[in-house]
Amino acid sequence: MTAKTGSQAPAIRVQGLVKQYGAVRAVDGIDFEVPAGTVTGLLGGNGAGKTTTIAMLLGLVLPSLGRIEIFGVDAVADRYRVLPSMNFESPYVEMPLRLTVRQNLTVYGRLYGVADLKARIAELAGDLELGEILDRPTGKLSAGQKTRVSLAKALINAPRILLLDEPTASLDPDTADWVRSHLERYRTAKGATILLASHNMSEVERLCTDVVMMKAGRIVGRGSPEALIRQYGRTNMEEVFLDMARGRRREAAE
Ligand SMILES: Nc1ncnc2c1ncn2[C@@H]1O[C@H](COP(=O)(O)OP(=O)(O)OP(=O)(O)O)[C@@H](O)[C@H]1O
Repeated sequence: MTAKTGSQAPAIRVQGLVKQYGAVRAVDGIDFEVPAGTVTGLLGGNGAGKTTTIAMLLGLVLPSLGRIEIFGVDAVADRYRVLPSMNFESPYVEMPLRLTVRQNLTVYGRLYGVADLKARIAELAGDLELGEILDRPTGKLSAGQKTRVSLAKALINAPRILLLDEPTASLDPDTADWVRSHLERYRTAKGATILLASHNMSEVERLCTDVVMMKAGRIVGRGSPEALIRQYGRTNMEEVFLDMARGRRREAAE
């Protein structure tokens, strides 16, 4: 077998991926690819296996079976080779609350070995409007401010692959829109690849070129939002999601 590596390979390739927790098969043999420079949505109801999949991609959870490649490199065997090119954001993962924003960004920047960290933090503070909160404790910020800080943390190493777990959950529509615009700008400017777990279907329609739908640990649908909407004979992804979640599968229109 001739595995593609480097720029020819997909940013993410998952083959036969399984995660078993005791009697629970959280991820049940999934295969998908995310082409470099695209945004893929990872959708599914609560407990579908999205977070477990992202945790395996990040090397936080070991797969029970299967293979993960990041730009053609075996991410399980060669974790420390692939992790510097990745980062992650989720509102459900708190940073140390007593540290100031600057201290947190410094800690994460050192973990990633970011060169000229002061300049990188200043650049992110400008981009993400963090100037006034850089020296405040992270635990004293509003949800919107915390989101901007966790985006800064996620971008500290200028990742080629960004994994996002519900990045706009609990944000007001204006702040959520700001976050989406920032993600789009980052992707366009850097050619970055984004895998986005989201329950917000208008967000998915706006950002995603492709969608992977999961249910009970398996992939039950995949394609561009437009293709899935057409295939299901629906007018938007919200309706497609409900059809898939409730098992109302339509055959593709021939
Ligand atoms: N550490 C764990 N130990 C045991 N079971 C787990 C563990 N983590 C997840 N699970 C189970 O695996 C399944 C998938 O969970 P996961 O968190 O990946 O789903 P999800 O799609 O991210 O859901 P949500 O949208 O609610 O965040 C669930 O049944 C969950 O209870």
